[in-house]
Amino acid sequence: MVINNEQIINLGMLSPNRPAIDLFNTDLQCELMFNVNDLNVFVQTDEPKLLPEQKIIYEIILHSIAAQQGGFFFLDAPGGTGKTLLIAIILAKIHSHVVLPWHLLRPELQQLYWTQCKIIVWDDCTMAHKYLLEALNRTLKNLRGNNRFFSGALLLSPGDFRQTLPVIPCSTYADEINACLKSSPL
Ligand SMILES: Nc1ncnc2c1ncn2[C@@H]1O[C@H](COP(=O)(O)OP(=O)(O)OP(=O)(O)O)[C@@H](O)[C@H]1O
Repeated sequence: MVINNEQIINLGMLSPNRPAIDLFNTDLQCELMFNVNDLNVFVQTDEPKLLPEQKIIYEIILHSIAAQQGGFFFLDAPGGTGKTLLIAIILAKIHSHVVLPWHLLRPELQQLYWTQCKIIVWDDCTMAHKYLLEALNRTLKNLRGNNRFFSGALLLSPGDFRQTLPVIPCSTYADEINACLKSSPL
């Protein structure tokens, strides 16, 4: 039995004795239930719309994914310049070609999802506290048992430092800048 995709036994409550194989992470399930035909149509319709600068980034990122190079791509551009659209086309292109095996949905194997994922998109990472990205970097290294940057996964982060920075209640401007990704060793 789960609450908010967490087994209730992990929340300190009694749980019926059922095999964990019955448990599904519904968030993860929703993420993976995409229609490959729809995605193909989306790519065919919107890929030709990409402007030259978008196209260059698109090609570089797809090439890096195909080559399994990993790395950290940060798309810094003002609001409304097409970052979200570009990411949507990249994700549609990847998902329309790579169908994740369903056994990865089994809870006891979800760690595999993190150990095998090739690309992580963190939208508007400029609003996130730098510790979140640093924690992701450390967690991936621990899970995958290697010391590469984000453990070899490709991190794609669109963002705009001209927009809202991390919100810290009762803080000063200096606190916000200190929490910002620009102050991180990453
Ligand atoms: N090459 C393009 N051709 C046609 N429309 C585009 C193109 N690039 C972006 N757009 C459109 O411009 C609008 C703004 O784009 P988008 O939301 O991707 O910007 P953004 O950089 O992510 O903005 P924000 O930083 O505010 O999230 C959207 O309606 C999107 O469909």
